[in-house]
Amino acid sequence: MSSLTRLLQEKRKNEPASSSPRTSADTLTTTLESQPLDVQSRNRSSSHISGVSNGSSNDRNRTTVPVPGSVTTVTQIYSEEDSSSTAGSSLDDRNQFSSSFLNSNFAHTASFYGTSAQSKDRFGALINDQGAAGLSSCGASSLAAQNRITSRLSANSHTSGRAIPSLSSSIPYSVPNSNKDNNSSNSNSSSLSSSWLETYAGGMPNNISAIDSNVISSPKVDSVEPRFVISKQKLQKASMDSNNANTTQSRSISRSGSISSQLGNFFFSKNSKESSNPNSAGGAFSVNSNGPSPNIKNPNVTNGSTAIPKPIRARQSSIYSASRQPTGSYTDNLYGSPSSVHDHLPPSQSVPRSQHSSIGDLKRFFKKSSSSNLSSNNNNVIPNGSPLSSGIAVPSHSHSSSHFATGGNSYSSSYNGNGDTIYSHNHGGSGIPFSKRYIKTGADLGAGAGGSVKLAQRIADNQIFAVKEFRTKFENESKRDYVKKITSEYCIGTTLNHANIIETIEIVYEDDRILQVMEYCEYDLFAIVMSNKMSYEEICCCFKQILTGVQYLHSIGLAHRDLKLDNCVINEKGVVKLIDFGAAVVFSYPFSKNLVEASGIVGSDPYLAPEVCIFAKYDPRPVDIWSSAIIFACMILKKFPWKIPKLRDNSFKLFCSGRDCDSLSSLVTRTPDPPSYDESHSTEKKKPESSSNNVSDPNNVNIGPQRLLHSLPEETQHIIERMIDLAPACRGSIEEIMEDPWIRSIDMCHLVEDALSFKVAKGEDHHHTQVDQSEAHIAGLEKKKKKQNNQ
Ligand SMILES: Nc1ncnc2c1ncn2[C@@H]1O[C@H](COP(=O)(O)OP(=O)(O)OP(=O)(O)O)[C@@H](O)[C@H]1O
Repeated sequence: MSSLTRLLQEKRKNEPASSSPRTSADTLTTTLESQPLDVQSRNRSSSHISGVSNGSSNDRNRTTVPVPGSVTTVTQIYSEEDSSSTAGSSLDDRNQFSSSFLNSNFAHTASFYGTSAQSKDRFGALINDQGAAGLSSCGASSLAAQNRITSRLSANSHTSGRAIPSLSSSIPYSVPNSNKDNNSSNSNSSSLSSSWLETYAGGMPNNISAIDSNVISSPKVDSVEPRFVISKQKLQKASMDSNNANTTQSRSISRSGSISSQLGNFFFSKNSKESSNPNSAGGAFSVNSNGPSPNIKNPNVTNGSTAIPKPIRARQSSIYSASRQPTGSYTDNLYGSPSSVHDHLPPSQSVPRSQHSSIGDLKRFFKKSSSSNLSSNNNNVIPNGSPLSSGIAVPSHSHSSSHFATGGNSYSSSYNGNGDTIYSHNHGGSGIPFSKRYIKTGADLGAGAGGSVKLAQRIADNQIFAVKEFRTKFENESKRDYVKKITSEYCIGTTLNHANIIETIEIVYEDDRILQVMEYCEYDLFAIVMSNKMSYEEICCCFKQILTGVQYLHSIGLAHRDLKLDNCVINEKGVVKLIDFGAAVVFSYPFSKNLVEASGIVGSDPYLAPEVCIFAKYDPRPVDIWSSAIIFACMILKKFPWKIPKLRDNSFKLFCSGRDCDSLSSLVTRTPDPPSYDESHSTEKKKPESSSNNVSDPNNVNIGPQRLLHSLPEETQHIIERMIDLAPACRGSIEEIMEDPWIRSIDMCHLVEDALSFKVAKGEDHHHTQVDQSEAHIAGLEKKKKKQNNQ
């Protein structure tokens, strides 16, 4: 995909300077780029930074960053591979550093699918590898005193006009455990860095690196039994039938609670008897007794109830690990019905959990949700604004969708994100094959670790949809793990109901293919950003929409974990939607105040929060917050601030430097300071007075948080700083962020109810950039490039 990178670079070069109006973002980018790269000072600082001790084996893994003057030393424990990478990134040798810097840029969403060998890069973006010298004050600590843990109701007037109660807001951010296992994690991560950049980096300027994602063409499915065509409507009908059979039991009338289990039943033919039993919802999934986890540190989280046991190791519990386990590593005799165990336990009681925590989490999450739904929902129609979990009402007018079934067919009404309400007759439940209901139109939209996405038109009403064809199972991946990945993505996709989240219409298994039908958005946000035509106000609108989507997710106890530009699409009305829930996790269950920590290095390198690379378990909410801030920085700068949040990355190392702590571990495990009586004074930070490149100059903006912040518009710096606090426990929560005066002031495009439908109320201070459809999606850009090469 380096070809795409080059394409974008060439495109930029060829663009006349006057071709696009200079926006605020342009100005900022230029400001950053036009700063002279002071090679001398870089080399000078390199001699300070390269203090890597290669003596004893203990020392070898410990990198010290001595900086003169008041700049503090930052250390990080490295794995063997990190150690060598760090040595390679020494600024003693500028060329060596550059090469290492470039080589380690890889966005490895796919890492949790174990596909590095097949991975290809995605398109290019730029990394600011400016040399740094000097220092700045440790800005985050003074803000840490703010107590953002307080429970709040969000009142997003743009989206809903009504408060979205936050289930999760009562759970404070956790302080990650110290990383006992980080060596293996890091090693594993590093081992996945076999990157196309190694091949192509030589052709790129030193200060440029590319976003390296993974594209996998979907091979033929040959190992999943072709037993069904699944649609939401069909599943819902099954749920309703089940409900009618026994109205006294709270079972799956909602599409959420039943979907996971029924999909499991569809997939696991072995278990057909069991799964046909309506009481064995979710019979396909296993429970392992791992014992309770000792790892929840926060007393507020564990107080009053037994903690839910956590997966043993990061890589054994996440979707990431699922695909990396050798076939058969999870025993097939676990096809029991864990939900039947959960059914009889009070929410606070300890429940042995499977190593496959993700799907287990999801099942419990959805099951509880469905029970909630059922109580208020006996007419077989899921009302708008139905409670999804714990009495939380999904804002009915933020994303309306209702489904009901009659006879063999099902119907749905939904808004399509374009401001129109769609009343459609869905044929999914009637058994008509997918290929008879949809036709492929136009080009492919894109591909990633999870599969490829194509455009399709529904024959019945000519509506256009995006259809994701899931990748096939890897050889070393068990069927169960493979199905888990798909069901979790589907369960989440079909449950979420918000204007800024992509809507999943149905999932189909046909001709050995698994297809997810989604609403279609005309543009990739990445393509829009790379067009370099976005105004500052437009960027702010997109940012706030992303945050609004995250706020919704967090309010219902879910975290995305793979937020990045690539996973944001935008329709022609300017509505941004989050896609790709393949890495999403439940962090909170209805009626529970326990935090369920996430595990595994999941996400894409430049967007990864540092704790993900350090700790075996972490709170996934601040991870989303961090990634959202990186997205904002990328939109403004058209660059990544760093390629990976590890100290072997010089840009990140400089960002971590100049603070009041002596190691990255200390920085990341910091807890919020108690509120001070003169908090208002303590939050006022001294701004750097100059932009000196002198390494010992305390006003140097190239060290510490200012390294990134000074490139961003001033009014954004305060909240972005809160979002990129190295310590997740000190990072701003989504509720705090949404309350920020700057965020509140953003004139965001949003949906408003208009009689029976929805329309987009556009922000008045901007319009949304549109690009030619040939360049709107990654696949189109690739195709264009190939064509140009062939000419
Ligand atoms: N609903 C949609 N509308 C328009 N384009 C879409 C839609 N869904 C996906 N795409 C395009 O397809 C690409 C791949 O989609 P997606 O991220 O879901 O796949 P993936 O295999 O899970 O990717 P990843 O490697 O990030 O895990 C996206 O980057 C986007 O370009």
